[in-house]
Amino acid sequence: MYQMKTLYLIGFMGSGKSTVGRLLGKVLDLPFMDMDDEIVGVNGKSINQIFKDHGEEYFRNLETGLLESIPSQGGVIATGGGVVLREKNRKLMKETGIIIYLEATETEILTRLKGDESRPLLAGKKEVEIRKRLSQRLPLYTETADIQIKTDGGTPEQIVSVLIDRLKGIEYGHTC
Ligand SMILES: Nc1ncnc2c1ncn2[C@@H]1O[C@H](COP(=O)(O)OP(=O)(O)O)[C@@H](O)[C@H]1O
Ligand SMILES: O=C(O)C1=C[C@@H](OP(=O)(O)O)[C@@H](O)[C@H](O)C1
Ligand SMILES: [Mg+2]
Repeated sequence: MYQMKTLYLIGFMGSGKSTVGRLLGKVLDLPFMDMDDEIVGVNGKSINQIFKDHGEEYFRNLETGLLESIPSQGGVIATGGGVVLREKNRKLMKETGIIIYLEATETEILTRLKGDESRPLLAGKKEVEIRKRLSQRLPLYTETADIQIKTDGGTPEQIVSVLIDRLKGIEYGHTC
């Protein structure tokens, strides 16, 4: 049987994982899942409310549980920006799919997320939180990625088109 690998989108909050992932799924005609949306749906609470009621560790456990339950059947997954923090998550993604890192600069992230209060980890002073967490996570994004794509100045459609070209250079289907 010929099976497609799962395509995981990783990157910082605001890098466009949810937007680009949904479009990529549509263009490639593959099933799409946004991990945050799935967690919100299953738990009946917003991400903000989950963090408020139970804390970050609890959310991270939900995230890992969900990642473990995703069948490796070749869909597009938009992860949350913190998924790379756990080694277990990085390993799970590496074993089951192709990891696509959507890069965005600090300035671009700030512009995109200005006025957006849906991300609890940016609830403080946004510039400061973005800078701090981005510098902590950058090495994890780059070391985990199979493909890295710059997104500043590109529309989601342009990014999907570049991405599909890059995927052509990679064997992302396999026989099993
Ligand atoms: N390539 C892009 N150019 C401009 N704005 C974008 C781009 N990709 C996403 N956005 C916008 O940035 C915000 C965050 O996008 P989102 O897909 O939720 O990112 P993530 O899932 O990585 O946090 C949304 O308002 C979205 O419309
Ligand atoms: O970077 C993070 O730690 C988080 C990113 C969010 O997803 P997006 O990257 O889609 O915003 C969401 O999972 C949660 O707020 C935590
Ligand atoms: Mg998202």
